Amino acid sequence: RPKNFPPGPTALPLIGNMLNLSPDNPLKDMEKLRGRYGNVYSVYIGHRAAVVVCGTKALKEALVNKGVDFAGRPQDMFMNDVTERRGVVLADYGPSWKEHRRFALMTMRNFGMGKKSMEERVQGEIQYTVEYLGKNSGKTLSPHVMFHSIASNVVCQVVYGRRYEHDDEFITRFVSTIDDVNKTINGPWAFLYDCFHFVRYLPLPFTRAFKARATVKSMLYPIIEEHKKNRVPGDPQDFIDCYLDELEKRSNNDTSFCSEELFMFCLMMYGAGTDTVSNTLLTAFLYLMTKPHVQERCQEEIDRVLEDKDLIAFEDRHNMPYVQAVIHEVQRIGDVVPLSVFHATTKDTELMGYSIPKGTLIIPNLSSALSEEGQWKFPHEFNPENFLNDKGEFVKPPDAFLPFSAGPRFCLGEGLARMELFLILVNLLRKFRFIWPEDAGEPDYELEFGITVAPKPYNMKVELRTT
Ligand code: HEM
Repeated sequence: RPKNFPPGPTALPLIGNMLNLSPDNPLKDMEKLRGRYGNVYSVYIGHRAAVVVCGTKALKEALVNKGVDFAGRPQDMFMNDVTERRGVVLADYGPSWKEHRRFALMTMRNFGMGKKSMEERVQGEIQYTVEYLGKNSGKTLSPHVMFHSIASNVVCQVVYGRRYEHDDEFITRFVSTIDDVNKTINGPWAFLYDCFHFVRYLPLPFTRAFKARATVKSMLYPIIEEHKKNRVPGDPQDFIDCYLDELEKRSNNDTSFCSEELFMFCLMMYGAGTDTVSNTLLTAFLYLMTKPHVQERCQEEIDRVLEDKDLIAFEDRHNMPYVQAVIHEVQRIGDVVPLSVFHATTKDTELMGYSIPKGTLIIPNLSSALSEEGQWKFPHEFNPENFLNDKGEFVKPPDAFLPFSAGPRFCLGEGLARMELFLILVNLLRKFRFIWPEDAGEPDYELEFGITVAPKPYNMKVELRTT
């Protein structure tokens, strides 16, 4: 370890500390290492040193106070080769990332895409789910595909301007190809690829991910070409149109905007905005079903605030402190992106008294803040009181509430995700009662670890509410 580098367990040659971290669920091992070495420690992933940052104080110092120093992304890993170093999520801190992030934030905030606002698009999508649940009232179903489909369609509507039935051939192939890439990126072959440079030239199973990228390209490019043909300049209908308008505006300037970036942008928005939202919904309904008093209290509040109003608006959240608290608590306990997206230091810097050289891999352990003792009234149990005061009012979440991370890299889709979670939950709870099936046994709240974290598969029984 370099001088004054954060401490950590002894690393073995070639594999580093991989034996200290279980690939199935490294979070528990990381907690143990935190207990031993403190809130900032280092591990070796193969030959690469990584600094794990835990706890609200250290995370805030890294992500916010020294945000720019820690705003890079590693650039020499398998996932960078697969994504051709393009796309805002994995792009390094620099002009291309800045240009694209600024453009995306503006576009998402104003969303001047056609006549339909972002909220109308989300509402429109929810109606398909309401219809589906209505048809299945009285039955027991597996919600996994349903929630994935709603989250997927919201992104597809926003980015590509279209939606797909859940069994549509295009979207089924698209999703399974992306899954394939994700699994390879998260798997042992990617680890080998990252550890041993010579391996990169061998025809090993990681080549699947490069083939899958080519497949996804061949699927997305026709959509982009169609937009180029049919769009009305200055009257964008979706994110792709907005990008093409921008590309035209910048055509004489020195810019990083180009068709290749657009492709990766579309792909990454899909990747970042689908499983995150659908896994959060899965956690939400797991708790709502198995803690029926929480579901009933949400429904009472929803009925009281909306009375006979037809349409629910995102604005209504201000009058629903309990529902707001439940959604925040679901995000806290659901811990959907526990290790964030890995960062890298952009220059030699310091963190909590340790020296960290430029280019060091940084693992922000968001999970450690979401259940940190001293930060929450009930750090280890599901309890919406974590976000309510004595009067039952929703309180501003503490700094430890980091499901979307913080600082220059905070989640670009936070606004959209919040809107989706609120509108989906309120719409569905208003119309239906969700019941833990009698034959389902004891609920298992243990989360399954992956790039995003999810509850174990479960079924739900749905009944129409008669109020
Ligand atoms: C509950 C839902 C979501 C959660 C918990 C979540 C969480 C996160 C987290 C933890 C990061 C990493 C931030 C960092 O590196 O410090 C991130 C990045 C990102 N998210 Fe989300 N996200 C969600 C939904 C969405 C949605 C709906 C979209 C867009 C459609 C989106 C787009 C992005 C993008 C583009 C980035 C990369 C930002 C950058 O590197 O500058 N996310 N998200």
